[in-house]
Amino acid sequence: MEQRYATHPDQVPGMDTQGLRDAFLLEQVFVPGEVTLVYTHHDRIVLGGAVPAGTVLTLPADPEIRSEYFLEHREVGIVNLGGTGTVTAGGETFTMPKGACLYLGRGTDGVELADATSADGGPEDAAQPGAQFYLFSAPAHTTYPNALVLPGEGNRLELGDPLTSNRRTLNQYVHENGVRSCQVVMGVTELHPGSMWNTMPAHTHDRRTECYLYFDVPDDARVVHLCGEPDQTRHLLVADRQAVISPSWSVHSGVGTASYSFVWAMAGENQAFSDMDTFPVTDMR
Ligand SMILES: O=C(O)C(=O)C[C@H](O)C(=O)CO
Ligand SMILES: [Zn+2]
Repeated sequence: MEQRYATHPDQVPGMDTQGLRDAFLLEQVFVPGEVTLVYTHHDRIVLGGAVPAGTVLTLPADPEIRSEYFLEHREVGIVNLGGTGTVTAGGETFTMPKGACLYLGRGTDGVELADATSADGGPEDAAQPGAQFYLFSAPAHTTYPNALVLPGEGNRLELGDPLTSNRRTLNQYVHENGVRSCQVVMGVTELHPGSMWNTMPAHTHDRRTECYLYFDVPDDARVVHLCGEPDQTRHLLVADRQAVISPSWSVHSGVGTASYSFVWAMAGENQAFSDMDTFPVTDMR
């Protein structure tokens, strides 16, 4: 698995475009037939994708995690961004349509990810693309129960205003008052048609690392994602199904050239969603 060591905020002003992308952007998250994972030393998060493409995939216990199996010392949140898929874990099969979120707790072995099949064993809907599972995992000190949240079943927050182009629906799936976990906090935010800005005013949370995985970005559109310290921002141009790692000191906010959605997920010291420091845009540089 690819490893990325932690960065200090003072490194950012000296980075060129490629340096920023190498440090913070995951360009190729979903590769057909593969599990693709990145281990960031920021809060020891492992993130990536699994695309069964007609096969059955398992989560690898790569040497970097020094474990007998992937979830021996970890927990994972999974959001399906493709056609309906299944995850079999702990003797249960969870059916995940696009947008569903599955939490698997520490100690869950034998996890299998596949496309959903119809009664005759073929693809459930040949016209649908296969499942694309986005994975976000962090170390876990104890076991919380595995749990599935179907699209629309999370806690919904309506945020922003069309007049400031940031009207959006934030769905909380794994969080303090929902599916419980040791560290992972996870959900999906959908921009309303005509709204382009996420997470404005921007914030940091010095006690957590957060990753955004942008999806439903049209092929000819990009999200201009702001990163870096609030008084030293830089940007990344992000395409569909690419992910950004935001260390604790980095703002994470973006504007699209079209509407889009994103999976946000974080891990660290606490899980209080409101534990963030916001910055008026007039103070940002
Ligand atoms: O649109 C938003 O605002 C978000 O989705 C914010 C993220 O959930 C976040 O950054 C939480 O810390
Ligand atoms: Zn945040």
